[in-house]
Amino acid sequence: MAIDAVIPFKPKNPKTRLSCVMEQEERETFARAMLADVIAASCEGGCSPRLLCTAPYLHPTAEVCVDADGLNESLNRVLSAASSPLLIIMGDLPLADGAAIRRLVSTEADMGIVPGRGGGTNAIFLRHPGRFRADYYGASFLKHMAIADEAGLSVEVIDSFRLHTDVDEKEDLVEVLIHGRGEARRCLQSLGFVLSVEGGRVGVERRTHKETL
Ligand SMILES: Nc1nc2c(ncn2[C@@H]2O[C@H](COP(=O)(O)OP(=O)(O)OP(=O)(O)O)[C@@H](O)[C@H]2O)c(=O)[nH]1
Ligand SMILES: C[C@H](OP(=O)(O)O)C(=O)O
Repeated sequence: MAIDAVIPFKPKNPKTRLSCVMEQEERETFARAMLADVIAASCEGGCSPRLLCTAPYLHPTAEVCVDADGLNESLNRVLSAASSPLLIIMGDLPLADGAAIRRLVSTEADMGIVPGRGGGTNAIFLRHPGRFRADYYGASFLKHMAIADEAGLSVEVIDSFRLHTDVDEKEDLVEVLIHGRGEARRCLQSLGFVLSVEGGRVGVERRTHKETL
């Protein structure tokens, strides 16, 4: 049976750390494009996507649950109610692919975890969701490792470039333009983002926008 992949998603005013290069409506479009890539990867990886949204959101195939509460509160409700293995995967991983997800959910450990850039947590696979609780924000990778340890769960830290790359800041857009293969990359291109090299460092610039980086 397919493993449920819970994907937290904030459709309204998301990705505020990209405000320096995108207006709110553009951030909403880009967040939806990244989500589409994560949903496609989850399906390819043999999982069944379930969106956990802060506001009503329509999707043609994925199941949608609306919970306006904070990320940890809503996820912890899902974890306590779950009776079978569960994947939590963030909606801002546009490089995710089926092979990486399959690798994560194939772990023999009680928990498989993929750290995010800068201390966060991008994906957690739990064989026994009721024994774990989520504590996102800040150095959540370290907090999640400590929670697993306290609960006596065996853990495998999965080394995956495609699942490790979350998109929070303008610099992260470089990775999407170089390595993206889906909606998020197309969305950035349609918004006018292109790679630029200045002083030997690769960045992005926006052809249709006043601000560049
Ligand atoms: N269900 C739910 N999802 C959330 C919430 N906050 C963020 N998310 C989602 O969780 C994932 C990771 O969140 P962040 O990287 O903090 O994204 P964000 O809040 O849109 O970005 P910033 O405004 O830049 O912090 C993304 O898929 C978000 O859409 C929340 O309160 N509830
Ligand atoms: C939700 C948060 O995301 P970040 O802000 O680190 O991308 C985390 O992974 O704890």
